[in-house]
Amino acid sequence: MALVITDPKFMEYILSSTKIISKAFQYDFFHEWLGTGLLTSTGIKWRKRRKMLTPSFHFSILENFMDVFEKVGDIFIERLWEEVGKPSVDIYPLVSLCTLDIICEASMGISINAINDGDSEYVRSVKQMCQIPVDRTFDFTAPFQPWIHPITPNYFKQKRAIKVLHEHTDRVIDERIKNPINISDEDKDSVGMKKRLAFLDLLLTATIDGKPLSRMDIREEVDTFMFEGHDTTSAAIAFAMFSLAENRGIQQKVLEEQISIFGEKKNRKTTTTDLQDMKYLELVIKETLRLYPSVPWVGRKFPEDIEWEGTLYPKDMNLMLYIFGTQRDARYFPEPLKFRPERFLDTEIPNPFAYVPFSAGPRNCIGQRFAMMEMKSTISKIVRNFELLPATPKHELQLAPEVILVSKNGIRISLNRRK
Ligand code: HEM
Repeated sequence: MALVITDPKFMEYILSSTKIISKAFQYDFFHEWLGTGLLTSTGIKWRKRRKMLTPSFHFSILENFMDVFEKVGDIFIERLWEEVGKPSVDIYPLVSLCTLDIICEASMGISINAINDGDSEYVRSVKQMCQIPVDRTFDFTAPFQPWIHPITPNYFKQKRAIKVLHEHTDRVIDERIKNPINISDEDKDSVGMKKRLAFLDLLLTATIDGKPLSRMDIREEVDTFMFEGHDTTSAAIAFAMFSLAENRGIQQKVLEEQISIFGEKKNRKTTTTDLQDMKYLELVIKETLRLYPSVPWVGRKFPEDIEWEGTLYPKDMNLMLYIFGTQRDARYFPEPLKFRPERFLDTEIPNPFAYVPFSAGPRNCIGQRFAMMEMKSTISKIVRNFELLPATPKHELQLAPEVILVSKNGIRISLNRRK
């Protein structure tokens, strides 16, 4: 049982609180894979980890990932050429492999080449571990899962997937410990290329209370980035592509902005200044995350009895803050189902907590800047190379607010080569 909350004032009270930081029971289903990394931990452990990880998301560090966005983005564009001219393409699985490649390289510093090898054991295991906890959360047996799970086929599938994932992360960590990267620009590999900095390198040098992190601590955080930093951005990019295909006038404005930035050299390398100049694209991404928030709800638990506006709520009550519902409420967003990026310019949102795609307060998304850079970089490349058109026959999304917002029948569009 959970209390579903859509009132922005109540959301503000909960999200701003430094006491209501424990997650709802649904997050427990991710513990076997993620342990108690930043997303799933609470109390002192979470506070110390958050403090330790915050500098890793500083702009000066994120700049290092521009090369990753560029390299993987180019491979993705090559892959998309194969889809040109088809009347209907489900872009979600393709985008998802692209964002998996990006987060893997950013967090571990290695390439798994998911775009061209989407059926590898590692990629399959990530996909399974993003799905099995969701199946468990939404199964009517959810409260009894600790007892029922061990006798279901999912238990054995999950055990195998987790073994693959943990062994993979451990191998990469061991390799990096043996061959550390000096976090200086001078560090070159054997062929003289600049070595790529990864979040893992920062974790290897980080300390908490003066002590370095254990291998297990590091694995928890790397795996958390792999989970939280992959399906979230892929959903957003795929829904943005769908929205641009369905709203050609808006797509034209995005294209004009891209032309004003890149001119004739439409495939030149993107810089951080270019990303900052993509103001209209940023509005498009904001509007995409309003209508299609990648994380449609977040769960919390009351740490003690709480009284709010005359009602007493008991300790340990599970809360579901329903971002999807609030962001589609006409009281805060007139004509809520209309895709209108300009609303972020001219509408005063009555309560900022009515728009919280990255959550808010102390447990907001630590990766939001990284995500914004990745989304801008990728969508910019797509729009410069392809005209996005509605699928034939017309595609009606079947949205389902699972742990990540999904469309049950895919996200279908059609692609044309842009001259
Ligand atoms: C469009 C992309 C993204 C969206 C919409 C998004 C959204 C969110 C939301 C709503 C939360 C709060 C979850 C909760 O309270 O249960 C969250 C937390 C988190 N996100 Fe993101 N996220 C995105 C991308 C990323 C990326 C790329 C990373 C990593 C590189 C990341 C890492 C995290 C982590 C580690 C947390 C837990 C923070 C904490 O509890 O202190 N996210 N995200």
